[in-house]
Amino acid sequence: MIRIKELSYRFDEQKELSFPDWSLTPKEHALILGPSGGGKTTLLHLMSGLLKPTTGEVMIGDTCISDLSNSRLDRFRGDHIGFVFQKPHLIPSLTVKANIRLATFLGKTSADKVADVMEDLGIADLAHRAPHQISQGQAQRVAIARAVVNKPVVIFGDEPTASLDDQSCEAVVDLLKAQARACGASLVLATHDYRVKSQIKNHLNL
Ligand SMILES: Nc1ncnc2c1ncn2[C@@H]1O[C@H](COP(=O)(O)OP(=O)(O)OP(=O)(O)O)[C@@H](O)[C@H]1O
Repeated sequence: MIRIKELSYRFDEQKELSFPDWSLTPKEHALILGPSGGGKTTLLHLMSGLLKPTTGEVMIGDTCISDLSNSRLDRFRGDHIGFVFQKPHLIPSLTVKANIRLATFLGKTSADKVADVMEDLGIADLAHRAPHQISQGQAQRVAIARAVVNKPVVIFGDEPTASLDDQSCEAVVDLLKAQARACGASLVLATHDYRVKSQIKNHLNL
């Protein structure tokens, strides 16, 4: 379960964003929609603990993450939250497998789960390649593997399909949905990609 209440974030004296109260039940999937600059990324960063709210609270299950100290928040994020960014942000000097294994050091998952996740995502044969030796769509699969390897309770995606062609776009959303189902996780994607709207019906409009 995710619940946000009276949430706002102030960047500076000129810029403050407020968000509507909203909640999502466990295992539910939703899109955050809105115009460019509407606050989609900021909201995802607040809900995933990457930003601390100026006012209000974010509940993930029974935990109010807005109240956690930085070190407890880091641990909570490692164990409970997966995040897929618009660009995969893989570490160029590490292999595909090592990039995914790195995420297991932040959570409770054993590093031997990496091979299973790679198998599930159809990237097992890329294990020993460097990030520059794989395609954009394959790199986004690696980023999804990294986000789900610790079996999070919520998976967030910020424009995860923006740089993909139609076929890869549909495949990536299907993969995210399947991985969310496999983890028993909620899935929240911020997007202005009209192609995704037909794949997830529950929308929060900013
Ligand atoms: N560091 C910052 N300082 C001041 N204003 C900021 C900062 N970062 C973002 N903003 C402003 O906050 C608003 C929301 O930005 P945000 O990136 O959350 O929007 P978005 O809906 O994700 O946009 P897009 O779809 O273009 O990615 C925008 O008006 C942006 O200019």
